[in-house]
Amino acid sequence: MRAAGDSTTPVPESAAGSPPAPAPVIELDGVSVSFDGRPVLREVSLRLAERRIGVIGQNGSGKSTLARLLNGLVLPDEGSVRVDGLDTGKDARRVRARVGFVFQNPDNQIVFPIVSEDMAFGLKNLGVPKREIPGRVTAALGEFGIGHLAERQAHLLSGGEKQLVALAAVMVMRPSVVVFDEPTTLLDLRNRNLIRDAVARMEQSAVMVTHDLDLLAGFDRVLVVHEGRIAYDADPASAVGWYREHCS
Ligand SMILES: Nc1ncnc2c1ncn2[C@@H]1O[C@H](COP(=O)(O)OP(=O)(O)OP(=O)(O)O)[C@@H](O)[C@H]1O
Repeated sequence: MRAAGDSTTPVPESAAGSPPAPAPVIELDGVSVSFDGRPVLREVSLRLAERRIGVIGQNGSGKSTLARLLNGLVLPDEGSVRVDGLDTGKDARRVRARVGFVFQNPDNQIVFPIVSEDMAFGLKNLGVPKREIPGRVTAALGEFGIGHLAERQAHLLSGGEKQLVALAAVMVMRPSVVVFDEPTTLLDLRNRNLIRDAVARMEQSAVMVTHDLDLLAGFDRVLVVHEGRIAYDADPASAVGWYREHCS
C-alpha cells in the first residue's frame, strides 16, 4: 500500500514550458453506493492526488461506479466525495468544471453533428467568451493530431476518431483531472496506442478504469476494486500481480 502524494513519476511540462498546476485532491470518505437495494460500493475511503491512477477489477466489481462518483455522475448514498474540498453533490457545477469524464462509448458524449460545433457547445456552456472559442477548439484538436476532423460529421467518424474527438472535447474544457472509463475498449491497436500516448502526454491528472492492464505501465498508483471494496492499492506491477493472483 502507498500513501497519496508519494509519486516519483516526473511531472510533464505544459506546452508553454511551465509546470502544470498541482493535481487536484479527490477525497472519498466512507462512501457506499447501492442500486435497487444492492450494495455496489461499500465504505470506500480514499485520498487520490497522484497524476496517473489506474482502476482495475473484475466485471461488475464497481469500477465504473467509483469513476462516476469522482465528478458527481453518481452520488454516494452514504459518505462524501470532495474534489479540492468541493462536495460533488452540493457543488456539482464547479466539480464538473474541474473533473472531465471520457466515456467508454464516445457516442454517449458527442451531441452535435459537426465536430467543431460539439466542442464549441461545451465551451459556450462554460461561459467562455465567443471570440475565444474557435481558437480553443482548433488548439485542442491539434493537440490530438485531429485538426483535419474539425468540420467532419461526428457520427460518420471511425470508432478511434470518435474516441479522440471525445477526449479533445473534454480537454478543451481544461479540467484539472480527467476520468476515463475504459477508453480503449472499442479501439484497434493503432487507436488504442493513440489514446495511450495522448494520455501519457496530458499535463492534467488522469484516473483510468481499464481492463487493458498494459495501459497502466508508468502509472503512479493502481487500485484493485473487488466486490465493491478497494481490495488492493499499490504501484502498477504489485497491483496487477495481486489482481492476477486473486481475481482470475
Ligand atoms: N445505474 C445503475 N442501476 C442499476 N445497477 C447498476 C447501475 N450502475 C451499475 N449498476 C450495477 O452495479 C454493479 C457494478 O457496476 P459497475 O459498472 O460499477 O462495474 P464495473 O466494475 O465497471 O464493471 P465492468 O468491468 O463490467 O464495466 C453491476 O452489477 C451493475 O449492473
